[in-house]
Amino acid sequence: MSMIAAFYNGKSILITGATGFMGKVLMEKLFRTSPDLKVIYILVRPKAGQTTQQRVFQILNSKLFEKVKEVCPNVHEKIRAVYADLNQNDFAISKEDMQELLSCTNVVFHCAATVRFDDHLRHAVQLNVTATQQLLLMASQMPKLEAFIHISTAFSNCNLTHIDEVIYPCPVEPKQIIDSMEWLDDAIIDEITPKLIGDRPNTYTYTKALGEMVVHQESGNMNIAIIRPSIVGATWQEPFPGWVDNLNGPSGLIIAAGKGFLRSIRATPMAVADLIPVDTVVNLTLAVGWYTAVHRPKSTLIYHCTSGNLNPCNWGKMGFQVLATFEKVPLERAFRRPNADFTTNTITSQYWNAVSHRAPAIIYDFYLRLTGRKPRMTKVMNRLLRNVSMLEYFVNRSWEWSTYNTEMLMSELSPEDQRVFNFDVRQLNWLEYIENYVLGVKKYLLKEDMAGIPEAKQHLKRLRNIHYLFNTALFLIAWRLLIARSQMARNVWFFIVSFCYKFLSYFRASSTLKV
Ligand SMILES: CCCCCCCCCCCCCCCCCCCCCCCCCC(=O)SCCNC(=O)CCNC(=O)[C@H](O)C(C)(C)COP(=O)(O)OP(=O)(O)OC[C@H]1O[C@@H](n2cnc3c(N)ncnc32)[C@H](O)[C@@H]1OP(=O)(O)O
Ligand SMILES: NC(=O)C1=CN([C@@H]2O[C@H](COP(=O)(O)OP(=O)(O)OC[C@H]3O[C@@H](n4cnc5c(N)ncnc54)[C@H](OP(=O)(O)O)[C@@H]3O)[C@@H](O)[C@H]2O)C=CC1
Repeated sequence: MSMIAAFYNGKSILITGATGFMGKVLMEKLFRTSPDLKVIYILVRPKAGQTTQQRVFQILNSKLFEKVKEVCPNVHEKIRAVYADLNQNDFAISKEDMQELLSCTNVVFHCAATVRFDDHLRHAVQLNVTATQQLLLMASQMPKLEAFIHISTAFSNCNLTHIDEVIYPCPVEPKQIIDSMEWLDDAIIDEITPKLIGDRPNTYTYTKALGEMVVHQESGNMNIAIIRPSIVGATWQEPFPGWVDNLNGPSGLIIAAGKGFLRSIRATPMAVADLIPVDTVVNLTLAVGWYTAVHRPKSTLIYHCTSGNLNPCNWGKMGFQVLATFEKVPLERAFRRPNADFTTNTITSQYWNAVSHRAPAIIYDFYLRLTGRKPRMTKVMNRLLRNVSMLEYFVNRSWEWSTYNTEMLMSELSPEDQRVFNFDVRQLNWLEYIENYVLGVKKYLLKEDMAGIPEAKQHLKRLRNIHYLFNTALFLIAWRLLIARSQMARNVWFFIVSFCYKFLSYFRASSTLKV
């Protein structure tokens, strides 16, 4: 029997961010491997017109939870959705709910965060720093607490190139930042944001670093661990390969490339693509929860959940495999044929943005206008280019993360636990993983039917013909204009025509002779 699975049986577990990408996979694995756990409390807010209960119902009835229902038929009874908003004081949790959480919780997994790169500093601080502080305060009042696991990011110190499993101090104390957010107005915050984030690229990585410092400072005598995953991608194996349900990280770009919107990206093909499957992150997280509770390390341990130093893949290989998969399994109703490329130079990147992104969008909008429809492609393209520009920082650099703690933990697991909670990325076959990722994007994210593949291929053929026709027409128009203006072009044209004429006459004469 797996020791980790046995540990969670009978436990009351609190998860924040359970409605997010990682949180859902974490819950799924917990229910599947430890069906006798007592209860999972999840802090949920109503969203998009859905109550907290409706949101939970939707998650439990999704494809991701199909296997869980076989192993744990009473899963609905074991999940307790607690109304909470992490942006508010005491998370707006009712007194009764708070009492129950404080008195019953054994293990806390803190996954909630704002992962938007362009979030306003005030909001990013509120969620990634202040809420973490409040949750720690809550945790410190839990008499039965055995472990508190905080999910951070491997990029919290992306201003460094070699990153160890330690906490790096920030120049300004988190408490000072939290305090200042209370009285500074938005305009001043906007002004000081670049100075505060320094050589980090965005408010996300900065506030995640502050969050880690808060965890370090407020740990008291709790058993705490921090996990730093790199770029979290679709599932590798569990509950099935390729599951993904949001556009973050590479997923949005994979779609943009598959639909033919994205034709070029400023990226370094040889830079390490430090992707990590979400099920690998979850397996490590559960193993860390067990280890922290049972072995009670003296200090807060940090675990890097990265792939680069154990099994590196680069963006070139990844991009190539993404496009190769779209050859076999195209997306439906593509705008253009998937044919993206990497550029490393800013000027060529701007050139391709003008020629391959903006120009086709303008032409398409012109066509929409002509046919009496509302133009929209320029807007879509501008948004895409803005999003791509925010990701560029991460695809033009490589980082080295040390993984001593993660490897130490691996060696502490029994063979059974190493199998059930596998987080050894050395076993990952990248080409197979990326192919499944692309298929997963098509099936689970875009909800496209595999039966539509022949039609999608037919559509791509039509797009290819339109492309050839368009290029030929463009060439003829350009040539015609050139002939009208340049004597040299006229001479070349005369030479070509007379050459063709002579060749045809010769051909006709020789065939007549044979007869
Ligand atoms: C040799 C051959 C070569 C071939 C070459 C081939 C090449 C081709 C192959 C291509 C692949 C290979 C290259 C891959 C490179 C990958 C790089 C990845 C680096 C990632 C690094 C991450 C490192 C850090 C890791 C971490 O630690 S953090 C986790 C990662 N964090 C992020 O990844 C957030 C980023 N994003 C944002 O920060 C915001 O997205 C923002 C960007 C501000 C936009 O913001 P905005 O423009 O406002 O657009 P949205 O609000 O996003 O929404 C717009 C609409 O989509 C909707 N929608 C937004 N979201 C979601 C969601 N979830 N789920 C569902 N829907 C959503 C929303 O409803 C709205 O719909 P609508 O309302 O319009 O109807
Ligand atoms: N995805 C990635 O590539 C990586 C993620 N990480 C870290 O992993 C963790 C999980 O990320 P991921 O699952 O991808 O992120 P998601 O954006 O998918 O999920 C974020 C979760 O936080 C919740 N949340 C946000 N704001 C609030 C709020 N005010 N009150 C209550 N809940 C809130 C969201 O709830 P709701 O559904 O209501 O919005 C959601 O459940 C984060 O800490 C992130 O920093 C680290 C490295 C990479």
